[in-house]
Amino acid sequence: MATEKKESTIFSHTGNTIQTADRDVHIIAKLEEPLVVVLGNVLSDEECDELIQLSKDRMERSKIGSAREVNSLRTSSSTFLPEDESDIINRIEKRISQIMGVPVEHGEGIQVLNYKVGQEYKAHFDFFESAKNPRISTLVMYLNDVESGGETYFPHLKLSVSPRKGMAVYFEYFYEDHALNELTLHGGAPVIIGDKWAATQWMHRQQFR
Ligand SMILES: O=C(O)CCC(=O)C(=O)O
Ligand SMILES: [Fe+2]
Repeated sequence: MATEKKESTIFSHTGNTIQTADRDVHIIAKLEEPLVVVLGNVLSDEECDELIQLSKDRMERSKIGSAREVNSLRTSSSTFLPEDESDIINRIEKRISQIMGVPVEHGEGIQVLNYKVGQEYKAHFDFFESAKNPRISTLVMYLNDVESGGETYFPHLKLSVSPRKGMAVYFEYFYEDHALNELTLHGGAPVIIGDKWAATQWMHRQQFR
């Protein structure tokens, strides 16, 4: 059901550019409600390469849900990058926090994801209904170009975002109107040719770490 009046959003940037401490991030496209924003220039090529380098020997089959189980819903591999391990992670976490408008400490930390041909993350919600300190928003950053497939898709919104190195998609699900949150159902489509590297930050309402 569409609301009469637009609900307020966490992401409050207007215009075409977000000036973070060390980088101008570009607002490329926006869906207003629920808010979904495609962002450019989030990471440099070197930062993307470095995040892949830091992760590649630590990748494990991805888990899902609050019980963190292996499930056919999610066939990628992934790893959480430990904070404070390197300057680059701290720098990127700070930038992400400015983009998302939420303090660094509310984030779970950067999770790097790798999908090989045929691997996917089927349509899901990023929030858990029962959580005391729920997730409120997500930023998925793309660390490489994928030759074919690997889009982040939102079936209810009939929207898909193709991965492009250094770009990202942002969305939030902290609306009073629950129906808006449920419109953020999304997935990572199977990779058809090549492989896909991405990095996700999930933010929580309150401090998480
Ligand atoms: O890989 C993608 O495009 C989506 C990833 C995702 O939904 C997540 O990490 O929660
Ligand atoms: Fe997700």
